[in-house]
Order: sequence, then structure tokens, then C-alpha cells
Amino acid sequence: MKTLEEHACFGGTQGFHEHASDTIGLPMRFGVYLPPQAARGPVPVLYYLAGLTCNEQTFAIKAGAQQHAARLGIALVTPDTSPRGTGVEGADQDWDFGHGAGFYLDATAQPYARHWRMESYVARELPQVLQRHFAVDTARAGIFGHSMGGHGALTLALRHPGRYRSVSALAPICAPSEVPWGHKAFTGYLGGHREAWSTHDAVQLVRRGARVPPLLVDQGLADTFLAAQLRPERLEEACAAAGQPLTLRRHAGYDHGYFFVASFVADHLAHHAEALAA
Ligand SMILES: N[C@@H](CCC(=O)N[C@@H](CS)C(=O)NCC(=O)O)C(=O)O
Repeated sequence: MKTLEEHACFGGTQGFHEHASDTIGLPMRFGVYLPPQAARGPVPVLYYLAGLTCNEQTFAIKAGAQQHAARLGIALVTPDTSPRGTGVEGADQDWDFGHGAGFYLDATAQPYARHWRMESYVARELPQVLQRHFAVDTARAGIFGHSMGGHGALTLALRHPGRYRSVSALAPICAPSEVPWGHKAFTGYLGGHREAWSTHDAVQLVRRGARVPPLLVDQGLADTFLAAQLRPERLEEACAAAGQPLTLRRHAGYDHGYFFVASFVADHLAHHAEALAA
């Protein structure tokens, strides 16, 4: 593992690192914020999965979450949103597919199946790398994310029961099988099989009986992607029908971007800290 940048931040350290990923088959970058408490022993880990067009630096630079992580004694881990430099033709062409748009699943369709393996990377390989190199306790882990990363946080938690003690999302893509971003990604990465799509769709997973710790979801009502791409009401219906606890908060005036994320990030860290402290 190679450290690319390190910055003192709220008494802790914000770093950006690169390593050769066996899962992805290419170098991968990730960010780690270590709070001051990490100097005295391993701290719990909170993974943040970013959205389309973002990378491992976006949340660290824009969300202002480190001050809360420093207070609560939690490490923040921000993986990149896809493999990079794959050489796959057309992978740089669209902002909602290919590079910067991995959708946190393992692709099964060609030519993506070799490198687009973000689910295995985030859920399996990255925790091992963290455990080896940082003062963290990856057995105490929470996960959250924004937009495509909100979809990632919900589906990874639903698909890996017991792995994450806490889950939340900001403006998540709730029902990817039913919206254009999800159609495009699932067709490309998984092929045309609807059954396979449903195993990476938070609404479908909840409907089929998957359960996670009580969910916190925030959504801005001035978000231009709300009606066409995000569909929180579908998650609300599915959770209500299944008895999955969900707190869905709708906020007038907030759009999709990081000004919205920054406005509510303290509540998300508090939500996770409660579960991770135990
Ligand atoms: N590039 C897209 C927008 C992509 C977008 O909004 N990405 C969200 C995640 S889905 C984001 O967080 N962008 C980075 C930012 O706002 O700083 C567009 O032109 O409409």
C-alpha cells in the first residue's frame, strides 16, 4: 500500500492511499480519516460510498464529516466508485456508466466482469487492507452513502447480513430496477436477467425478507433526480410492508449535491456512532 497524501485534520489524519487490488485486478485508491482516538487503539469503521462521477476524495473534501468523526472516535473510509484505467472501450464515455459508476456490484457480463467487482472489493478486500494497515477494528463497521452510493450502502448491508452494525443513506437510488440509471447499469453489468437485477435492488431485497438494522434515509425535495431516479417512496412502502424500521426524512429546499450531504452528515455519524460504540 502506498500513501499518496496525508493531512492533519481535527486532531486526526485524513489520508489517501493506493494499493494493488486482487479483486479488481488494478490499483485502487481509497481515503481514510483516522480520528485522534486511533492513536490509543483500534476504532470502529464507517464506510461511505459516493455517487456517480465521484471518487475517493469527494466526500472527504466536500462533506465536512471529519469534525464529527473526531468527536465520536470513528474512522471514515471512502473507496473510489469504480475501477479506473481498465482500458475497456467506452468506459470513459458516459458519466452514469463505466468509470466512476461501478454501482457496488460484481459485474457478470462482458467486458465488465473482470474489473467491475466493487461489491467484493468493498465488502471483502478493503476491510482486510484496513485491518492490516490502520488502527481500526473492522468487526465494528457501519456503512452509508449518497445516491449511487446510497444504493450501494443499502444493498451491501441487505446482501451481507451481520456485516454492518449500522446503515444509512442520503438521496439513495432505492429501486434501481425501476429507474433509468439502474436499467442502464444493470443491463451493462448484469445482462438482461431481471432476476439478477432484483438481487441488487434494495426495495426488492426488503420485499423478499432481507433485514438490516434500523435505517436512516435523508432526501432533499428540490433534488432534480428525486422522481425519476431515486424513488424513496418505494423503499418506504417496502419497509412498512415488511416491518423493516426506517426513518425517512424529507427536507424542503435541498438539492442532490454535497451542500445537502454536508447539512445532514452529522446526524448520520451520530446514527452510526450509537450502534458502533457498543
Ligand atoms: N454529472 C451529472 C451529475 C452527477 C451528480 O450529480 N453526481 C452526484 C452523485 S449522483 C454527485 O455527488 N456529484 C458530485 C458533487 O456534487 O460534487 C450531471 O451532469 O447531471
